[in-house]
Amino acid sequence: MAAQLIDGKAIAKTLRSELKQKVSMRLAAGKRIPGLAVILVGEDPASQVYVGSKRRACEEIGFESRSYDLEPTTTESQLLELIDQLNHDAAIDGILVQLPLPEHIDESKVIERIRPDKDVDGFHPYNIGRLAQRIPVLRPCTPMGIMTLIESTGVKTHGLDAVIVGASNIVGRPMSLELLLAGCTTVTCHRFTKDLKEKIGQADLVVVAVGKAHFIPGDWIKPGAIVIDVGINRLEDGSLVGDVDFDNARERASWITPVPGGVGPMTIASLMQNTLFACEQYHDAG
Ligand SMILES: Nc1nc2c(c(=O)[nH]1)N[C@@H](CN(C=O)c1ccc(C(=O)N[C@@H](CCC(=O)O)C(=O)O)cc1)CN2
Repeated sequence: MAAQLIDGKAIAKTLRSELKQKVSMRLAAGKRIPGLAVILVGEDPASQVYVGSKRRACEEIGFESRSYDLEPTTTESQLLELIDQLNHDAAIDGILVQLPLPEHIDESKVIERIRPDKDVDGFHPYNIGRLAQRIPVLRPCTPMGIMTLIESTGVKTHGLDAVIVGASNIVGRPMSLELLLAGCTTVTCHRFTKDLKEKIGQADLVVVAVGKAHFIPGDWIKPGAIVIDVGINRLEDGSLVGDVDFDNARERASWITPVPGGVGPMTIASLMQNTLFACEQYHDAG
């Protein structure tokens, strides 16, 4: 039997409407509107699309959205100066710097400059450290969204064998920490991993984030596994596909995320959840 689809688009929509409701209740109680600053450096077309979606989500929910579209030639110190200003701005609960940054800017330096209580991307070493120590606060958005998707299936994660393919700072590494926290036995695979097919064939849960179209053949998937596809790859005909051969994987899996409409929309919904969290947990008290 074909796998059931995990409809990230629909789940993200529900989350956004719950957030909208919470913002209305804050307003009715005379509280401040949460504020998110979204910074884009340069003109990468995919980043422009993602930043546009984040700003639209803010408007829909009722957050204050501050947009900073900076020239590709912006220097590292100019960007750090903007972050310093926003760190001190009482109307701003979250600061998001869209990645990747142009090569002349040191990504780690920029992430570490954002105050941890405004780091709604959850990338600051403080927030990653909290997750690693099982006391998460602001969590990286894509892995957080994936955990919400897995929860929506009703499948209990304790004791599952999970394989994560890709070891990036944004997805693979924090994903391993999330799944470990959820009681899975985790294996994180990367470019030097041997016997990938064998490892995937033993996994009850597979998360793939490598950015290569159809990198994982469907017949590698263990029958009944949950498959989470983080990849977004545009083919020559303009269509979007994931990192997993969806049609064949669907014949073996129990649950699977589509691309588009799976993980992507959840990244944005989780960012919105983090912004409200930062406002309520860190900044409401003043
Ligand atoms: N500062 C950050 N930079 C980046 C992050 C991040 O979490 N924080 N993640 C990715 C990109 N990303 C969010 O920024 C992102 C990717 C994809 C989607 C999405 O909704 N995708 C749609 C398809 C959209 C399309 O047509 O291209 C889908 O999958 O349905 C949202 C956000 C790297 N940078």
